[in-house]
Amino acid sequence: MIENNQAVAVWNRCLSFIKDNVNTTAYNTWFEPIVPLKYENKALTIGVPSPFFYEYLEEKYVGLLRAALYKEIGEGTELMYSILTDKTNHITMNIEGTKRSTALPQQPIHNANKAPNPLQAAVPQDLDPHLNPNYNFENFIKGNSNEFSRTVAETVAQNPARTFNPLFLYGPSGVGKTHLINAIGTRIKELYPEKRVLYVSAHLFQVQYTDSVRTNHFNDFISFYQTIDVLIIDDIQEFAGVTKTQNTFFHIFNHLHQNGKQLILTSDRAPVMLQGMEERLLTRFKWGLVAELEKPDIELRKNILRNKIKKDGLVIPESVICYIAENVNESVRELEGIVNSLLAQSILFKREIDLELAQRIVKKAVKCAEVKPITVNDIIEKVCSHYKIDTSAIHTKTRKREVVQVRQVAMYLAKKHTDTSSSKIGQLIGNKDHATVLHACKMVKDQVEVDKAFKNEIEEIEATLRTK
Ligand SMILES: Nc1ncnc2c1ncn2[C@@H]1O[C@H](COP(=O)(O)OP(=O)(O)OP(=O)(O)O)[C@@H](O)[C@H]1O
Repeated sequence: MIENNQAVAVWNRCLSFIKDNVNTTAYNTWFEPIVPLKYENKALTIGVPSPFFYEYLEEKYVGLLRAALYKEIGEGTELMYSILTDKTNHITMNIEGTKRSTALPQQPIHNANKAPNPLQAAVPQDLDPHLNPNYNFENFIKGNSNEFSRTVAETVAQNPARTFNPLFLYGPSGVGKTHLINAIGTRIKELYPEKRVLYVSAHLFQVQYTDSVRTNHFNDFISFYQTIDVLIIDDIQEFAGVTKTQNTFFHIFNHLHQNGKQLILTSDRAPVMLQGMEERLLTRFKWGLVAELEKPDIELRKNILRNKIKKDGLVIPESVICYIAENVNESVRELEGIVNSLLAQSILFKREIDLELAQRIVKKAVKCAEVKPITVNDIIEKVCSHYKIDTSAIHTKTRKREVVQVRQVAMYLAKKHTDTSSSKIGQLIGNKDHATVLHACKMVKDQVEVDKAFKNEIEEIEATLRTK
């Protein structure tokens, strides 16, 4: 949601009033993080970082908030809350909030459409799964790069907790992981309406956990998550390095798994590449099925473009579609961005979408990427040069220790610094299979964790990767 200027203006006035009435610590903790989102029909919507935050404000500061609103905006102004799931983009999880801060303080805050609030361990039918209905199987376009993942996703949706549990989907940014897991959740709700399905980002889970500890509601937090039938956690890599959140998730995972509940997780990398994650969790991630979503190939890119163009009611010649598909190959999100720009340009300048316009837009969008990508070949070159062996050696079948290690380091770095799939990396480095690549990554990662000199060596190579 875009911040609306009026909301910012009225909220700033309220803030001045609030500042005069609370101490600095309380102000910095509870009021500064609030984001004014919308002001219309005498209702101000503010974004707060978590359900706990909302609860706390309502419990401790409802009087002060009401006084500020009434004084600075007008009698009867309503306050609505929205839980922000993504702080930078102000994507809201739920628009509707309680109206307790208005003249109706006694109004119950249980609300079918409210963000999940572990504090209120809701009765089953109360739970909003927080799924995005726009992400479903029907509009998820199939291609070689996602066919396997899509098939297993449908299988899990058909029979939750009976086939692949957990289902661990991984792949680079913008290839459809969030889309697919929402599709699973939505299908499960259609087939099994009684099931308690919950989609939550790893970031939000962590915020909720931290708040629960701080406000002495940890037991409620755990009990809430233990009531879920299908728990979907997006971007699990965000748990890296946060041991306490990992511990808590570990217990929730075990409880759900032992009780026949489905877990669905996504990450931007394979379990073997997740640094800073406890081994016992990594082992569990691999219990069910680990499936990779690769970058879309050209056919899929064309199909996605055709589909989006049709949906947006645009007319774009096939030659333009081919040009975009050939030149924009990082992610589906990027493709969508190009079509949006074309749409905007054609509306603003009332012009037809032709190859020349497409070229201009694509060049601008792809330019920034030009400096970025490191290729598997760059890595092979740098690693071989570091260990002073000829690049051809790592493509031979030799099992000499030093060559094997160079190969493993190159595979590890390729997995870490490129979005190339494991099987492709295997092909490019010694013509090995996907399992060999994953094994190599694990060997190197384990050694990095215990061998300081080796870690330094890897970092030295990494430092050279961006230099030509
Ligand atoms: N196969 C597909 N068919 C249709 N749309 C797709 C497909 N794959 C991705 N998209 C669309 O591309 C956009 C990005 O996808 P999504 O957010 O699911 O990516 P992601 O892999 O979760 O990325 P990130 O890791 O950055 O969160 C979404 O709008 C999604 O609907």
